[in-house]
Amino acid sequence: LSKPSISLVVAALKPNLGIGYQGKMPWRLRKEIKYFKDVTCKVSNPTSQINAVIMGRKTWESIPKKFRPLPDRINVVLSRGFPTCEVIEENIIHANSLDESLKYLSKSDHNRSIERIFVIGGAEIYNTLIDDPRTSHLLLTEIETDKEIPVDTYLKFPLYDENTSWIKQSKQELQSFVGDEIILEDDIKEGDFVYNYTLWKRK
Ligand SMILES: NC(=O)C1=CN([C@@H]2O[C@H](COP(=O)(O)OP(=O)(O)OC[C@H]3O[C@@H](n4cnc5c(N)ncnc54)[C@H](OP(=O)(O)O)[C@@H]3O)[C@@H](O)[C@H]2O)C=CC1
Ligand SMILES: COc1ccc(Oc2cccc3nc(N)nc(N)c23)cc1
Repeated sequence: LSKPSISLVVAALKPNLGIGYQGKMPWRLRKEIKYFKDVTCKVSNPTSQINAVIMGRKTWESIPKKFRPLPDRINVVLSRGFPTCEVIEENIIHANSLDESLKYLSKSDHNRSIERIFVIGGAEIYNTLIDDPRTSHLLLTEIETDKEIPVDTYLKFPLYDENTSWIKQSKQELQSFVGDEIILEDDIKEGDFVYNYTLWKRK
Protein backbone atom coordinates (compact mmCIF):
# COMPACT_ATOMS: atom_id res chain seq x y z
CA LEU A 1 0.00 0.00 0.00
CA SER A 2 2.26 2.77 -1.24
CA LYS A 3 -0.30 5.57 -1.72
CA PRO A 4 -2.96 4.42 0.72
CA SER A 5 -6.47 5.53 -0.21
CA ILE A 6 -9.32 5.55 2.26
CA SER A 7 -13.04 4.93 1.86
CA LEU A 8 -15.50 6.46 4.32
CA VAL A 9 -18.50 4.22 5.01
CA VAL A 10 -21.51 5.86 6.62
CA ALA A 11 -25.32 5.84 6.66
CA ALA A 12 -26.89 9.30 6.92
CA LEU A 13 -30.41 10.81 6.93
CA LYS A 14 -31.09 13.31 4.14
CA PRO A 15 -31.15 16.20 3.68
CA ASN A 16 -29.07 17.24 6.71
CA LEU A 17 -26.93 14.08 6.87
CA GLY A 18 -27.76 13.15 10.46
CA ILE A 19 -25.82 10.12 11.68
CA GLY A 20 -26.26 9.84 15.44
CA TYR A 21 -28.37 10.56 18.51
CA GLN A 22 -27.09 10.47 22.10
CA GLY A 23 -24.01 8.48 21.10
CA LYS A 24 -25.89 5.84 19.13
CA MET A 25 -27.25 5.46 15.58
CA PRO A 26 -30.79 6.88 15.23
CA TRP A 27 -31.99 3.74 13.40
CA ARG A 28 -31.44 -0.02 13.12
CA LEU A 29 -31.57 -1.09 9.48
CA ARG A 30 -31.04 -4.84 9.26
CA LYS A 31 -30.17 -5.07 5.53
CA GLU A 32 -27.98 -1.97 5.76
CA ILE A 33 -25.99 -3.51 8.61
CA LYS A 34 -25.43 -6.60 6.44
CA TYR A 35 -24.30 -4.38 3.53
CA PHE A 36 -21.83 -2.63 5.88
CA LYS A 37 -20.41 -5.99 7.02
CA ASP A 38 -20.27 -7.49 3.50
CA VAL A 39 -18.61 -4.42 1.95
CA THR A 40 -16.02 -3.94 4.70
CA CYS A 41 -15.16 -7.67 4.86
CA LYS A 42 -14.98 -8.47 1.14
CA VAL A 43 -11.49 -9.01 -0.32
CA SER A 44 -10.46 -10.41 -3.72
CA ASN A 45 -8.38 -13.20 -2.14
CA PRO A 46 -9.35 -14.12 1.46
CA THR A 47 -6.29 -16.33 2.06
CA SER A 48 -3.81 -13.53 1.32
CA GLN A 49 -5.77 -10.34 1.95
CA ILE A 50 -7.75 -8.61 4.69
CA ASN A 51 -9.34 -5.15 5.01
CA ALA A 52 -8.86 -2.61 7.79
CA VAL A 53 -11.56 -0.59 9.54
CA ILE A 54 -10.53 2.64 11.26
CA MET A 55 -12.75 4.14 13.97
CA GLY A 56 -12.69 6.75 16.71
CA ARG A 57 -12.26 5.76 20.35
CA LYS A 58 -15.86 6.60 21.24
CA THR A 59 -17.23 4.38 18.47
CA TRP A 60 -14.93 1.54 19.62
CA GLU A 61 -16.09 1.95 23.22
CA SER A 62 -19.72 1.75 22.17
CA ILE A 63 -19.22 -1.66 20.57
CA PRO A 64 -20.21 -4.24 23.23
CA LYS A 65 -17.04 -6.08 24.36
CA LYS A 66 -18.26 -9.44 23.03
CA PHE A 67 -18.69 -7.96 19.54
CA ARG A 68 -15.26 -6.33 19.25
CA PRO A 69 -12.98 -6.39 17.38
CA LEU A 70 -15.26 -6.46 14.34
CA PRO A 71 -14.45 -9.92 12.96
CA ASP A 72 -12.39 -10.64 9.81
CA ARG A 73 -11.04 -7.10 9.63
CA ILE A 74 -8.04 -5.36 11.19
CA ASN A 75 -9.57 -2.92 13.69
CA VAL A 76 -7.70 0.37 14.12
CA VAL A 77 -8.82 2.62 16.99
CA LEU A 78 -7.77 6.29 16.97
CA SER A 79 -7.24 8.20 20.21
CA ARG A 80 -5.02 11.16 21.03
CA GLY A 81 -4.43 9.39 24.33
CA PHE A 82 -2.67 6.41 22.73
CA PRO A 83 1.10 6.33 22.20
CA THR A 84 2.00 6.43 18.48
CA CYS A 85 0.98 2.98 17.35
CA GLU A 86 0.72 -0.34 19.16
CA VAL A 87 -0.61 -3.78 18.35
CA ILE A 88 -2.91 -4.72 21.23
CA GLU A 89 -3.77 -8.15 19.87
CA GLU A 90 -3.74 -9.70 16.42
CA ASN A 91 -6.54 -7.62 14.85
CA ILE A 92 -6.58 -4.61 17.18
CA ILE A 93 -4.29 -1.63 16.59
CA HIS A 94 -4.21 1.50 18.76
CA ALA A 95 -2.92 4.64 17.02
CA ASN A 96 -2.84 8.33 17.89
CA SER A 97 -3.27 9.60 14.35
CA LEU A 98 -4.39 8.59 10.90
CA ASP A 99 -0.78 8.95 9.71
CA GLU A 100 0.48 6.47 12.32
CA SER A 101 -2.24 3.99 11.46
CA LEU A 102 -1.58 4.24 7.71
CA LYS A 103 2.15 3.80 8.35
CA TYR A 104 1.41 0.60 10.26
CA LEU A 105 -1.08 -0.70 7.67
CA SER A 106 1.40 0.01 4.83
CA LYS A 107 4.09 -2.24 6.38
CA SER A 108 4.57 -5.44 4.42
CA ASP A 109 5.21 -7.81 7.33
CA HIS A 110 1.56 -8.66 7.93
CA ASN A 111 0.56 -12.26 7.35
CA ARG A 112 -2.17 -10.95 5.04
CA SER A 113 -1.80 -7.82 2.90
CA ILE A 114 -4.29 -4.99 3.42
CA GLU A 115 -6.59 -4.66 0.44
CA ARG A 116 -8.90 -1.80 1.49
CA ILE A 117 -9.01 0.71 4.32
CA PHE A 118 -12.50 1.79 5.50
CA VAL A 119 -13.27 4.56 8.00
CA ILE A 120 -16.38 3.51 9.89
CA GLY A 121 -17.00 6.42 12.27
CA GLY A 122 -17.83 8.32 14.23
CA ALA A 123 -18.70 11.93 13.58
CA GLU A 124 -15.42 13.54 14.65
CA ILE A 125 -13.45 11.08 12.55
CA TYR A 126 -15.72 11.46 9.50
CA ASN A 127 -15.73 15.25 9.69
CA THR A 128 -11.95 15.49 9.80
CA LEU A 129 -11.20 12.82 7.22
CA ILE A 130 -13.66 14.11 4.58
CA ASP A 131 -11.08 16.88 4.00
CA ASP A 132 -8.07 14.54 3.95
CA PRO A 133 -6.68 14.15 0.38
CA ARG A 134 -6.15 10.44 1.05
CA THR A 135 -9.92 10.00 1.32
CA SER A 136 -10.78 8.90 -2.22
CA HIS A 137 -14.19 7.20 -1.87
CA LEU A 138 -17.34 7.85 0.09
CA LEU A 139 -19.77 4.94 0.49
CA LEU A 140 -22.84 6.83 1.66
CA THR A 141 -26.15 5.14 2.40
CA GLU A 142 -28.69 7.93 1.76
CA ILE A 143 -31.65 7.48 4.10
CA GLU A 144 -35.01 9.28 3.79
CA THR A 145 -38.10 9.33 6.01
CA ASP A 146 -41.37 11.26 6.42
CA LYS A 147 -41.17 10.91 10.21
CA GLU A 148 -39.51 13.29 12.67
CA ILE A 149 -36.37 11.37 13.78
CA PRO A 150 -34.27 12.65 16.74
CA VAL A 151 -30.72 13.34 15.53
CA ASP A 152 -28.00 15.34 17.28
CA THR A 153 -24.89 14.44 15.23
CA TYR A 154 -24.32 15.39 11.59
CA LEU A 155 -21.86 14.91 8.76
CA LYS A 156 -20.27 18.16 7.62
CA PHE A 157 -19.80 16.86 4.08
CA PRO A 158 -20.09 19.42 1.23
CA LEU A 159 -21.93 16.99 -1.06
CA TYR A 160 -24.94 19.02 -2.15
CA ASP A 161 -23.17 22.38 -2.52
CA GLU A 162 -23.05 23.65 -6.11
CA ASN A 163 -19.23 23.88 -6.17
CA THR A 164 -18.54 20.61 -4.34
CA SER A 165 -15.61 18.44 -5.47
CA TRP A 166 -17.54 15.25 -4.64
CA ILE A 167 -19.39 13.53 -7.51
CA LYS A 168 -22.00 10.82 -7.00
CA GLN A 169 -21.04 7.84 -9.18
CA SER A 170 -23.42 5.65 -11.19
CA LYS A 171 -24.93 2.51 -9.72
CA GLN A 172 -22.75 0.49 -12.11
CA GLU A 173 -19.67 2.17 -10.63
CA LEU A 174 -20.85 1.26 -7.10
CA GLN A 175 -21.53 -2.32 -8.23
CA SER A 176 -18.02 -2.75 -9.62
CA PHE A 177 -16.52 -1.17 -6.48
CA VAL A 178 -18.31 -3.56 -4.09
CA GLY A 179 -18.20 -6.56 -6.44
CA ASP A 180 -20.97 -8.65 -8.04
CA GLU A 181 -21.51 -10.88 -4.99
CA ILE A 182 -23.18 -7.95 -3.20
CA ILE A 183 -26.80 -7.42 -4.34
CA LEU A 184 -27.64 -3.71 -4.53
CA GLU A 185 -31.38 -3.20 -4.16
CA ASP A 186 -32.91 0.23 -4.84
CA ASP A 187 -35.21 2.15 -2.47
CA ILE A 188 -34.93 -0.40 0.35
CA LYS A 189 -37.79 0.04 2.84
CA GLU A 190 -37.27 -0.78 6.51
CA GLY A 191 -39.60 0.63 9.17
CA ASP A 192 -40.14 4.35 8.60
CA PHE A 193 -37.09 4.60 6.33
CA VAL A 194 -36.28 4.25 2.62
CA TYR A 195 -32.61 4.11 1.68
CA ASN A 196 -30.20 3.75 -1.23
CA TYR A 197 -26.52 2.83 -1.38
CA THR A 198 -24.33 5.40 -3.15
CA LEU A 199 -20.68 5.87 -4.08
CA TRP A 200 -19.05 9.30 -4.32
CA LYS A 201 -15.58 10.14 -5.67
CA ARG A 202 -13.63 13.37 -5.78
CA LYS A 203 -13.63 15.26 -9.09
N1 LIG B 1 -24.53 6.64 10.97
C1 LIG B 1 -23.39 5.98 10.91
O1 LIG B 1 -23.07 5.30 9.92
C2 LIG B 1 -22.46 6.04 12.09
C3 LIG B 1 -22.74 6.88 13.15
N2 LIG B 1 -21.89 6.95 14.23
C4 LIG B 1 -22.25 7.87 15.32
O2 LIG B 1 -21.20 8.81 15.58
C5 LIG B 1 -21.28 9.19 16.97
C6 LIG B 1 -19.92 8.98 17.57
O3 LIG B 1 -19.07 9.93 16.97
P1 LIG B 1 -18.09 10.80 17.90
O4 LIG B 1 -18.77 11.05 19.20
O5 LIG B 1 -17.60 11.94 17.09
O6 LIG B 1 -16.94 9.80 18.26
P2 LIG B 1 -15.81 9.11 17.38
O7 LIG B 1 -16.11 7.66 17.25
O8 LIG B 1 -15.53 9.92 16.14
O9 LIG B 1 -14.56 9.20 18.38
C7 LIG B 1 -14.05 10.47 18.73
C8 LIG B 1 -12.71 10.21 19.41
O10 LIG B 1 -11.81 9.69 18.42
C9 LIG B 1 -10.50 10.20 18.71
N3 LIG B 1 -10.06 11.01 17.58
C10 LIG B 1 -10.84 11.80 16.79
N4 LIG B 1 -10.08 12.38 15.85
C11 LIG B 1 -8.82 11.95 16.05
C12 LIG B 1 -7.58 12.20 15.40
N5 LIG B 1 -7.51 13.02 14.34
N6 LIG B 1 -6.46 11.59 15.88
C13 LIG B 1 -6.54 10.77 16.94
N7 LIG B 1 -7.68 10.48 17.62
C14 LIG B 1 -8.79 11.08 17.15
C15 LIG B 1 -10.59 11.02 19.97
O11 LIG B 1 -10.36 10.09 21.02
P3 LIG B 1 -9.75 10.60 22.45
O12 LIG B 1 -10.85 11.41 23.06
O13 LIG B 1 -9.51 9.28 23.18
O14 LIG B 1 -8.49 11.36 22.12
C16 LIG B 1 -12.05 11.47 19.94
O15 LIG B 1 -12.57 11.78 21.21
C17 LIG B 1 -22.31 8.28 17.63
O16 LIG B 1 -23.56 8.93 17.71
C18 LIG B 1 -22.40 7.12 16.64
O17 LIG B 1 -23.65 6.47 16.70
C19 LIG B 1 -20.74 6.20 14.31
C20 LIG B 1 -20.44 5.35 13.25
C21 LIG B 1 -21.27 5.19 12.08
C1 LIG C 1 -20.77 1.25 17.90
O1 LIG C 1 -19.83 0.82 16.99
C2 LIG C 1 -20.11 1.03 15.68
C3 LIG C 1 -21.07 1.97 15.28
C4 LIG C 1 -21.29 2.17 13.92
C5 LIG C 1 -20.55 1.44 12.99
O2 LIG C 1 -20.76 1.62 11.66
C6 LIG C 1 -21.89 1.10 11.12
C7 LIG C 1 -22.72 0.24 11.81
C8 LIG C 1 -23.87 -0.27 11.20
C9 LIG C 1 -24.20 0.09 9.89
C10 LIG C 1 -23.35 0.95 9.19
N1 LIG C 1 -23.68 1.29 7.92
C11 LIG C 1 -22.89 2.11 7.22
N2 LIG C 1 -23.25 2.43 5.96
N3 LIG C 1 -21.77 2.63 7.73
C12 LIG C 1 -21.40 2.35 8.99
N4 LIG C 1 -20.25 2.89 9.45
C13 LIG C 1 -22.19 1.48 9.78
C14 LIG C 1 -19.61 0.52 13.38
C15 LIG C 1 -19.37 0.33 14.73
